Amino acid sequence: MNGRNARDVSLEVLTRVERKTSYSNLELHQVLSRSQLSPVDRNLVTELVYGTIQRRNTLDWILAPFTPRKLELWVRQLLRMSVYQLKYLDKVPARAAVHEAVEIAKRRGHRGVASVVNAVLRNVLRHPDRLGTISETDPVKKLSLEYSHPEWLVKRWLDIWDVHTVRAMCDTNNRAPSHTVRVNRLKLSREELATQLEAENPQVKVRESDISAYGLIVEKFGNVADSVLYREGTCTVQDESSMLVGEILKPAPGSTVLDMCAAPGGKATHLAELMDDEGTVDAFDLYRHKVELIEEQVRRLGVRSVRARQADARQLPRLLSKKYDYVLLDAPCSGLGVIRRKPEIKWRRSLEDVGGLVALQQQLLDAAAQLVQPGGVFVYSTCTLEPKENEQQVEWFLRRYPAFQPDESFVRTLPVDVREKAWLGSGMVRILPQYFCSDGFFIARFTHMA
Ligand SMILES: C[S@@+](CC[C@H](N)C(=O)[O-])C[C@H]1O[C@@H](n2cnc3c(N)ncnc32)[C@H](O)[C@@H]1O
Repeated sequence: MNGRNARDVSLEVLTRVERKTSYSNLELHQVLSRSQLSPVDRNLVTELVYGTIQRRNTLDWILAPFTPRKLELWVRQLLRMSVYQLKYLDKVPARAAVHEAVEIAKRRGHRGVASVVNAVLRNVLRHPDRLGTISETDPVKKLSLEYSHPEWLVKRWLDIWDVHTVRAMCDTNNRAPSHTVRVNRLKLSREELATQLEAENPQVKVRESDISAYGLIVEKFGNVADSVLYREGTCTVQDESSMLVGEILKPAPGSTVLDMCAAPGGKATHLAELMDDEGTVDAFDLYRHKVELIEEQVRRLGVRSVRARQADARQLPRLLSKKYDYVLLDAPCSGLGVIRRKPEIKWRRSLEDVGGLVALQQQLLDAAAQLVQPGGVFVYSTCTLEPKENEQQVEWFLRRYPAFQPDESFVRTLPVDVREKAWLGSGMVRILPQYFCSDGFFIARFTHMA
């Protein structure tokens, strides 16, 4: 298949993500898995989809003076995708990008639409100042347009961090995420997995993670989840920062563990592996279809200690007649640490959402406090960077539940790189995406004083 088909497929994914407010990674996977595109075209589709979503406000800013206000959704997406190529992709000649866009418009619409697309894109090309440096002088607007993040988010981050930190964070959020896997240490060692991954594909380059003793960064493999090694349960696709959550909870073999919000099971299965699959991990999630995802991972990895069940975790103190040695609350959150993987998050979230999530997290924290055994351990984690969902929740929890103390014992077990680069508070660690080019994560560990 040629480049033109890759652009048709990209437009289909972009339109679906926008229309259904679904996640780009899921739509992309679904569309690519039933397409016949070559590896080169698949890479182009991935680049166009992520790039167009990532750069949305900057692309709209470039297009604004030349675009009619009312446009069908697919036409707007086509214009954004084309301007993305004009501004960000050196390898695509401008003429080709415009020509392809007009051809797609002819195939999908009628002559009128094609001539609008043609006129808008030619106008953009006639104004290279619009495609070049952003001329805004207001610092928030400038950062927002240069690094394609919403103004409210840039403003919020500038309230918390200095401008260099915010710029580095926004820049990292626009980079392609690395492919990382966690070894299933019940089946093989990290070194053995690295050797086998390289043997399955001679082009592949494997590096050990600086964050987690179980992580490997895999380059040039394509989709690891399509490999034989993955199907055989030797590894799990998981971000490096996320692996740290299990390592910080570190349940002892034979203990009882509760994972309150567990789907799709990345951390629940890690906990089982860390316990040598001895003991129990009760893994709950609110949604039935998500519980099935946990069950799928449990089967694939061959772990026996995880029991996946459906429940609203806020009701668990009423539903369960027991307490646990270890409890994990990997809470639903605003996800502002995983913008690299899900770029649409930054356009869909607002400060108001954060308020709603804080209330839900507090209800879940209330439940967690009742489920930890005296002397037990509790870990609270999120993949967001918002203090209201992180440090301020920890303060709230400690004020409300004096039986819990921040537990710093894990700090000395962290890899040196993490200790040096990450922010460490009392019993807390926060990783910003730019430190290791990994997901942004917040993890806090508490002990219940017996
Ligand atoms: C951050 S994700 C968990 C990721 C998971 N720990 C992993 O590592 O694979 C949060 C999960 O919380 C679930 N959730 C949201 N509200 C919940 C509730 N009230 N009770 C239980 N689960 C809930 C969501 O369905 C989602 O799967």
